[in-house]
Amino acid sequence: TVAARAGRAVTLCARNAEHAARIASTRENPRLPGVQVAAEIVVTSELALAARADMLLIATPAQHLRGAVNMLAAHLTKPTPIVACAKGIEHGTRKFMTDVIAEAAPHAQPAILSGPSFADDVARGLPTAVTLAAKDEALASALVQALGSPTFRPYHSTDVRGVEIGGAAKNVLAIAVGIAVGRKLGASAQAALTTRGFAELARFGRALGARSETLVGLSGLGDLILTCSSLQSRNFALGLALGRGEQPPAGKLAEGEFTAPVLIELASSQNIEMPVSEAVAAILSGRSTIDAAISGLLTRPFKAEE
Ligand SMILES: NC(=O)C1=CN([C@@H]2O[C@H](COP(=O)(O)OP(=O)(O)OC[C@H]3O[C@@H](n4cnc5c(N)ncnc54)[C@H](OP(=O)(O)O)[C@@H]3O)[C@@H](O)[C@H]2O)C=CC1
Ligand SMILES: O=C(CO)COP(=O)(O)O
Repeated sequence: TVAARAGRAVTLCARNAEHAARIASTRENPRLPGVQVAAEIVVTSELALAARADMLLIATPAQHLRGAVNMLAAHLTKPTPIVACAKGIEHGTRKFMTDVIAEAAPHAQPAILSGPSFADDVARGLPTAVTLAAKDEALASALVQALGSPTFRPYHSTDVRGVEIGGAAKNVLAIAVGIAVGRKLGASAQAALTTRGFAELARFGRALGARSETLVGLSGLGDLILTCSSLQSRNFALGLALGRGEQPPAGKLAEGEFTAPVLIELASSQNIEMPVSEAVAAILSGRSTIDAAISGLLTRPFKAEE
């Protein structure tokens, strides 16, 4: 929808032929109810048709990106830019999204799009700004020109890793903040936890070579603020339900649940302290109760702020 609004000729590809046929006839995707899929958008389930595009945006969950790109790679006939829209880190390999694309489609040009952008807001034409990163600045800039419009303002960057880290880590931290809100710890705790969450996101990012401007930018701090403060966020909503002792919302993808264990594996392999993310992983895996995790965080030794 964003690309069509920017004047591009768009093909929307769904993996399931029946879903594609339904979207083509109703002009509505059941995953985004109430949003009209513009008449000029071609809807298909044929990857070969989609693969002819000059630019590909892949919006599967992070853990399914490799499978989707593997299937797509067989149909690519040129070094097409492939933009990851997923936010996460692959289990097992501990790879970030553009590394997964580079492995699965070695002749493609990987890029990453991330930032504060609830799909529902964006599809309805509400304004936001995001970051689009590729190793090659000219490519990142060309992709921004292709996708940007007055309501969707991408900024280009070459800090691919920084953008990937912000998007992956903020989901885990939003679960933590949701838990705190669900436990009624108060608005001050919400702000304090979001800020200490950012401190560990930035620590992790710097250790992995991300630039500070990226970490405090749209795809880092920007998306963290959005996700840690909005009921619209599925990650925040998951944490909120856990904090309240309720069943988490069914059938909603909360990427932080999948990112938490691999994020802390990566962090501990590099000796990076991420106590909030560790607490989330421990709660989700059943290694800690919520109350023990909160008490563990609040009784850590006092130290200098950094
Ligand atoms: N929703 C949002 O506001 C935002 C989401 N993101 C990120 O985008 C990614 C996707 O999220 P979202 O769209 O919300 O998730 P949804 O669960 O709503 O949709 C996932 C889509 O991926 C498809 N899919 C799942 N597995 C595969 C597979 N193996 N091969 C091909 N297609 C597959 C699903 O197809 P089917 O319908 O057939 O199941 C569905 O169309 C996540 O990483 C998320 O963090 C980023 C910014 C905002
Ligand atoms: O990434 C998002 C907004 O930028 C969407 O957040 P949730 O996946 O938590 O809903």
